[in-house]
Amino acid sequence: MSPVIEVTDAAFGYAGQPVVSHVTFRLDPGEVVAVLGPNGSGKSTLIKGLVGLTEELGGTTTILGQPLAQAERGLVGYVPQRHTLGTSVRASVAEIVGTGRVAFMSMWRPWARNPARSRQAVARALDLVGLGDRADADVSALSGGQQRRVLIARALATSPEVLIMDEPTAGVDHGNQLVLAGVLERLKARGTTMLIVTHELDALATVVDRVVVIEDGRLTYDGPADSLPPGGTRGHHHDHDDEDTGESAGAPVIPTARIDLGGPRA
Ligand SMILES: Nc1ncnc2c1ncn2[C@@H]1O[C@H](COP(=O)(O)OP(=O)(O)OP(=O)(O)O)[C@@H](O)[C@H]1O
Repeated sequence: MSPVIEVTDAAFGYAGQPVVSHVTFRLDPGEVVAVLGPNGSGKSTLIKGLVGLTEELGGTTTILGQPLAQAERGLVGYVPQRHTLGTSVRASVAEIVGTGRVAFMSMWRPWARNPARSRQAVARALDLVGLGDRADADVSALSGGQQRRVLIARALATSPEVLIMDEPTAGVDHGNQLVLAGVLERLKARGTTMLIVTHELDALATVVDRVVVIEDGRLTYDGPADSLPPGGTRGHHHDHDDEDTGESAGAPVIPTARIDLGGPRA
């Protein structure tokens, strides 16, 4: 099986200075891998490198066999760290999710400007995160946990090959963590490949197949969660900020390649 992401002896950092280096791992289709490690160890720097937000400073990284620097936009969906949309954004939920489709607005993809197809993709992405009935709501009226789900839908709106998330359950209360874990379970059941930075492995225990640990800029463990060495999950965030209703989902894992929103891509 060819990997979705293959990282070999890679280094990523800022202004020419590596923060993580000698990192080697692969992510196969349908796999869900958690990235653990202490605060400041370089987890965000690594995953932001995979979406081109930090500098690639060594080694080889490929996305579906394409060198990172040349990889097609839209292959990777990214949900940034600690982000909600706050109360100051005046936009509908569907409009925010639609911004995820900017990668398809290229002059080389005139067919992708098709507004009806975009609307369908946005609606399917919202259904996947359980917000299909909130498309027209003002995003500022949503709870923090719901806004997280909007951001996941935004990342899904291009039917990416892999979803990379930075602490999707941080800063939300236990009820919201369950809701978000349910969303991720549903995506996993559809065969979605995911790489998830988290300090809350317990909340995602039903979703995660494997963990990698980053400590002091190096990958120090790659294997099953139940064989983690002591201290492998150090680091934490504690900022609870909202509440939500519960929901969950579960189904057998069926590995597929591109995240299928159930309709034509792009
Ligand atoms: N924009 C930046 N420019 C320079 N250095 C940075 C930048 N962002 C982060 N760093 C540095 O990179 C190192 C690793 O930070 P990073 O955010 O990747 O860690 P992390 O493991 O994700 O931490 P946390 O769990 O707290 O989110 C830190 O020393 C940090 O100061």
